[in-house]
Amino acid sequence: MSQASATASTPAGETGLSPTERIFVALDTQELERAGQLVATLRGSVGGFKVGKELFTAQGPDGVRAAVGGEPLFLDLKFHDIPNTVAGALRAAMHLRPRVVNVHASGGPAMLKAAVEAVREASEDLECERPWLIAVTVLTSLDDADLAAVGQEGPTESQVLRLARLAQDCGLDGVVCSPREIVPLRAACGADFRLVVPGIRPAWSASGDQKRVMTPARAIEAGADLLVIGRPITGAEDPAAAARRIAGELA
Ligand SMILES: O=C(O)c1cc(=O)[nH]c(=O)n1[C@@H]1O[C@H](COP(=O)(O)O)[C@@H](O)[C@H]1O
Repeated sequence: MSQASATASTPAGETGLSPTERIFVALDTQELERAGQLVATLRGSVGGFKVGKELFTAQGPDGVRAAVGGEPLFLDLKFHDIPNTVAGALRAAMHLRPRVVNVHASGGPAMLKAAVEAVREASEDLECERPWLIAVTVLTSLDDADLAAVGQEGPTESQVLRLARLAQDCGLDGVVCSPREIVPLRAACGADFRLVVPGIRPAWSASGDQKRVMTPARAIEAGADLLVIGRPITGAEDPAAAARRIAGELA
């Protein structure tokens, strides 16, 4: 596994989060019991939990509540649809009181603006803190050849920057990006633009299907606001020990 070198040209904005609190563990399982066990084991040693399509589709909003309890939640449903539908889905998602929600930047400006408005209105109506609304740029499982295959103009980094600028112009708080793009994104979008970063692989873990990866320490050093980490923790024989090892590397 190769690791890109990274030197931040613009520092990350102030999130008030310690390095360990920046770790969100991906609960990629259909099983409520397994998700609940991971939360019970890891609570306190990481910043929060990410629930994606797998657990949400299998267990629904009540299952998410049961698994995650009051822990900080990144609801990763990556909405991508017409503006009216995405706005409605986000208003519904807000009932789970997520700290972070996401949509695909490639949904376009009208969809992104509708998403911003829906999250703002729902936060006011529900009298809860507004979550970070972030946009997925180019999935970390894709490389230049994959972009070409779907007719998107590469290289990957240019497409990520194009979509990040669009998201920022439409009022979103930040993007999901691969660790390889942290430095150029900080330079292009500034210190306060939130960078939520999957594709994190400690030197001792396998890349799997992730193509654009970096170690947790290097990603934090480069300026990531949140690290999304799944299999290096959840696939470990002892997930709590793996989380502690990563925290040690960040300290
Ligand atoms: O939005 C995401 O969280 C996401 C975006 C992306 O470009 N790549 C990506 O891997 N993810 C998510 O991040 C998590 C990464 O998990 P691991 O590869 O197991 O660490 C998965 O839950 C993915 O759905």
